[in-house]
Amino acid sequence: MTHDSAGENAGARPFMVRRKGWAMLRREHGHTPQHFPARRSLECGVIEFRHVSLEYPVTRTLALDDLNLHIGKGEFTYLVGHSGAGKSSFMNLVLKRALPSKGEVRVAGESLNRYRGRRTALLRRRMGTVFQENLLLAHLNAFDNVAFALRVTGVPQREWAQRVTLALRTVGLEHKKYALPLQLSQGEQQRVAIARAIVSNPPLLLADEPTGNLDPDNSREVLKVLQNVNLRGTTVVVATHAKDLVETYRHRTLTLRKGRLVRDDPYGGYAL
Ligand SMILES: Nc1ncnc2c1ncn2[C@@H]1O[C@H](COP(=O)(O)OP(=O)(O)OP(=O)(O)O)[C@@H](O)[C@H]1O
Repeated sequence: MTHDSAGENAGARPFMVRRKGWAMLRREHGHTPQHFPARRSLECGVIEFRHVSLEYPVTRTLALDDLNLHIGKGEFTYLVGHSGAGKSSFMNLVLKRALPSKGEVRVAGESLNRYRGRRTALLRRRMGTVFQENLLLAHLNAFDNVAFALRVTGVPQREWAQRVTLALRTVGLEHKKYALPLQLSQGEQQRVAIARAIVSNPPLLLADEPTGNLDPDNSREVLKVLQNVNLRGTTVVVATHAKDLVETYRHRTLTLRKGRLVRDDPYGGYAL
């Protein structure tokens, strides 16, 4: 569940709305499970850290220190903390780009220790990711940038146009589908990157500093888009330094300090 007890989004997400959102998405996307082998297991969208520590081997930096937390299906969660607190390390563990030195990371109820090779690749494909640098392909327009992400997911080509259009509509950029990245503002580019991340309907979206390069107006737009994605049923985790956003659009907020979880505030708030 989400925790919108304050701020602009207060009380805006009753359970039925989210249920309806999923049903609607399934209909519109014509989802068939065989295209997404890892979907069923990820659908509960849960992240669980059990006594997780991460020490980077060469420098012996303890980036995360005995982290215990649980993020439930459909939650919108911020991860905040000073530079070097461990936010990106957290994301890397969930994506299995790094391995814990101690403890266990579980996604959708299953330990990532059990994921190997192809399964790990499938798991990553089922997670949408958005980073500060959106890395759109400069020679492709917005539509093709989003469609490009479908190539690796096994979605039949005949479904691409419908899915891409829906993803661009979700981020409010259907009318800019023929624009090249350079013809879009930074904020619009980031929204295309979000469309790319959600086009295959991920149950879980990880956003690491998604507003890091954006001015306040564009940052708010991007945050609203992420909230809309969450409304449609996707579990969203946003690592951010954007104090004003965290305080305006309130959601559960996890605060890291030197790799330790020092606050877990269900009603949000930015207090480092
Ligand atoms: N690949 C790496 N090798 C060694 N140390 C690393 C590596 N990546 C990160 N660190 C260190 O781990 C700690 C946590 O870094 P991390 O990038 O997770 O922090 P962060 O909260 O995301 O910081 P920022 O807000 O600046 O992005 C820092 O001390 C950092 O220097």
